[in-house]
Amino acid sequence: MDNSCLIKIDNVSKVFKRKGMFRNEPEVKALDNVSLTVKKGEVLGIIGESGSGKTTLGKLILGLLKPGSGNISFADIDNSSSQNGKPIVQVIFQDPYDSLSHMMTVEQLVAEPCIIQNRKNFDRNRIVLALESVGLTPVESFLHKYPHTLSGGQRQRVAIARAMITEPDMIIADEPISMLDASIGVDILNLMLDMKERTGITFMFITHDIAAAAYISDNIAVMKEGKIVEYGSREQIISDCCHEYTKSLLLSASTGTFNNTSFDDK
Ligand SMILES: Nc1ncnc2c1ncn2[C@@H]1O[C@H](COP(=O)(O)OP(=O)(O)OP(=O)(O)O)[C@@H](O)[C@H]1O
Repeated sequence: MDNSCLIKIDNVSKVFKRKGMFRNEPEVKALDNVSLTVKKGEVLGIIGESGSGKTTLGKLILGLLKPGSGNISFADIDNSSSQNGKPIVQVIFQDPYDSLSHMMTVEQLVAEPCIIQNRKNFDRNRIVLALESVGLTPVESFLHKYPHTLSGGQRQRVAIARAMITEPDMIIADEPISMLDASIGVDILNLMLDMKERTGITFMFITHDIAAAAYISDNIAVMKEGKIVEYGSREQIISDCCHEYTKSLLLSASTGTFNNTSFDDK
């Protein structure tokens, strides 16, 4: 694996068999021979319509699913928080309201990943720093709040602080802004970009919105029916894409929210 590479996905396929009353229906090939490299420090956009296999790809990287065939390999990294010398990968989900326990305060929610992992170098100061780093300030006014008293954008910031406190090498952000108002979504994307600049963290940004992907990503993989049909730099995808599906996504994209993204070349 070359030095710039964090994760290498080689010819990975994943088939889901139908269960229960649907077992007579054909199986679903969620991923079909996918090969992809995640580079250190990049934002990699994974774009595609519903059912194209984006979340399945994320779950395979997280180890929540096993590939049916093919291989996923991880670079050796220098992260003292990693227990096996492999990258620490965290996830942020689409709906922060669902992913955060309603019974826990912000302080407890952000502390929880460290408590679960029994981290010795963990103290309250780290919670404060994590909340500051996601812009939840003054921190004292958020520590004792419960998720239902926060806005959607603030909840997503808590979810990011929860991920960041484990000092991950990579965050998989699975549709992190699709439940948010457009302007709040842009704030969250800007926060991710800021974190990338400050910490060098790698992001995989899963979305059905090519304008959002183009706003934040260094490279973009376009998925359709379990396959990567096109891959390239942000600029290549916006102004020089080849696949008809990518062209159709660009044509239907709204440019209003993402001011630095122009699709005029298409
Ligand atoms: N556990 C499962 N059992 C059976 N089929 C599944 C399972 N998980 C995903 N699938 C199917 O695999 C295909 C890919 O699903 P996946 O969730 O990866 O797509 P996606 O691109 O993330 O879609 P969305 O944007 O709607 O989340 C879909 O047809 C889905 O119904």
